[in-house]
Amino acid sequence: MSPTPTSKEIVSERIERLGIIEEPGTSEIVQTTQATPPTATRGWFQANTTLIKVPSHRTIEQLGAILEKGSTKNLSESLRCLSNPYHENRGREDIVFDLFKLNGTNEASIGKLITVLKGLGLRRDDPRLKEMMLKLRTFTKLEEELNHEMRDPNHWKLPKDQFIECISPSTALISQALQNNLVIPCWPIFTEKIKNIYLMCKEVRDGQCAQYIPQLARGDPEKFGVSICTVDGQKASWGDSKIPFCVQSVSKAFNYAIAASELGANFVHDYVGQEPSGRFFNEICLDPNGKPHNPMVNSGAIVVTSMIQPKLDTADRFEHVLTEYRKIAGGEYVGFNNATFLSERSSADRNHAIAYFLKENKCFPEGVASLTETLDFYFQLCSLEATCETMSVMAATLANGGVCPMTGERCIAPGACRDVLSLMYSCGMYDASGQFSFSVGLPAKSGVSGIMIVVVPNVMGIALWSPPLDKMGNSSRGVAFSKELVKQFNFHNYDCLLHTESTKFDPRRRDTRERDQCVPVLFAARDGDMAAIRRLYMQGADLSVSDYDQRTPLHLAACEGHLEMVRFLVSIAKVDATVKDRWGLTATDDARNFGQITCVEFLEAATQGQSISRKSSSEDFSLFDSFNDSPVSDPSDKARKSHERPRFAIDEQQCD
Ligand SMILES: NC(=O)CC[C@H](N)C(=O)O
Repeated sequence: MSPTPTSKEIVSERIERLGIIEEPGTSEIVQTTQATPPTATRGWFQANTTLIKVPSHRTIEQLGAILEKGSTKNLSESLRCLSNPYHENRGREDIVFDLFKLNGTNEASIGKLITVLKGLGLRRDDPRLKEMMLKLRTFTKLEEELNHEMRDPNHWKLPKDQFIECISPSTALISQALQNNLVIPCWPIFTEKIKNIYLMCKEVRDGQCAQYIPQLARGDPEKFGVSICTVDGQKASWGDSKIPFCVQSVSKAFNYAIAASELGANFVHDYVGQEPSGRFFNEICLDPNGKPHNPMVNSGAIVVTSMIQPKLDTADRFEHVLTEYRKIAGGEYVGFNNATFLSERSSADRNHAIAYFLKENKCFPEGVASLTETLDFYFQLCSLEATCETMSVMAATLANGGVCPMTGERCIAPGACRDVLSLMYSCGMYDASGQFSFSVGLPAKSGVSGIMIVVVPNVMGIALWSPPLDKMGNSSRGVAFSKELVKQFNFHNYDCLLHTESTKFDPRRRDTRERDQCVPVLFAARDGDMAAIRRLYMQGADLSVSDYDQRTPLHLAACEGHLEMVRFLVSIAKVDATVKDRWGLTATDDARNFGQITCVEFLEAATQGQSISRKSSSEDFSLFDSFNDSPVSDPSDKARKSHERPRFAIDEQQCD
């Protein structure tokens, strides 16, 4: 067994490793060329109410390439300012204008801005960019009449005042996108992988179109469309993503969400269970309590449908649900296929039998008079028409906790959203639900038209449409796509386990994880908890992070007088001792203000330009070694040893 590495070896390994930093937003590791560990130049800044990450080197390179900006230095500075605007009286609009400014002019290329946004997944028809596009059209129309070349977006350039007027309604989104701070930062890499999965699954030939509804029996088995929409509104599509189809049983999920939002889940579940049925979706059966097993099978869905706005007449009930669907879809196409409605209604003996069985067992709420009306309403909702583009936004609204990512509108109540995802997870794929949740591990809902939606909570919604169904009534290509998706990406519900050996690609933005590390680092520094700070350091945590007041671990350790911690942060973790908080104070200022003399002396020495070179870091190694021996004496240690924390009092000199 190899001997336990000495602290010197650990640190040297750590320092060597520090030469390798994980580029946030990609799973690729980028070897830096720095001889010494990265300094604390990529701190955290607070803008508005969220911590915004300073763009990674990868982002700057990507954006620099798109912008054809030679020097990425000022690009980096511009992007950093974007996360901390109004710093030098330059608003975000000014910074964006500078990023796209045409050299030697007072104009900027808004065409290039649109191109960059598209490369990050934000389309021109994004409702959040609508005002910008309308203003742009106004401005360019004038130009267009002058010369036809203005038809090409890449020629769309505007003077500063018009550029700023154009982008100001969407500056927050543009700023977030340019900082690569959307939920899937490396959009091109991610969508390339999705396209390859699409092409792979297009070759799947299993299954047959549904035969019991004549209109569906005529479906084209070759059709296959895929659309994705993230919770930040990033969108991409492949194949037959714009061809309309009937939503069929996918409507069960949204009808339940609407009913539970309007009536409360408790009321709904007084009449419908929450258990998988283990039967085919249109079996005539009830659970042991005499209720339909769940809202995702026909019996449960017919009862749920009967609960939606029962006091309205049929036209207004339909209109109400259509409006709700269109809200959830962020304005994407939702129509109605009358031919399918008539075709289904004329071949619905099984559903009529289910309805009479439900009535016989008193499964409907009070006041449900007409079974015909109820069934017609159910068939109408099954015959609502949509495309993959539509369904991906509806699925993304579920992924986003009930708020539509394209409009920011709250469409489904939070509790109802949680409940519908739970039921999709356990019952959404009919009698294949257990196998699907085992192998894919994501909430999903299928329909006999070949539509299937898959929800990756807090990340995205996916719509898959291909008419051939497997023997469980689910789209064969849709199921194959879902299995391959979670084979490549760590989206499975339990891929998030700590200490997993998964080597899957994680396309998500990193900041939540780094932000989670920020808090323990700050508390460890404040408490002088050397064991914790060492552990975090060896786990790769960035000890130069700062909170929303730009307070760093060094500030906190200096205030508390934890000399050992201060020395570790400066000498080993190489944090920048000159970083100022929002009030312009450095750690040295804090130590002085709180009378931590030993810390003042050390920090003055450290920040008087005494370079902490690698040679002296061997002294640091000894310093680090000393961390393992008796720690350097630290006045606050006495207080800590006596289990009494050193009190903070500006008016009381605590340090002798
Ligand atoms: N699984 C499905 O999509 C079934 C829906 C269809 N309208 C029916 O009631 O049978």
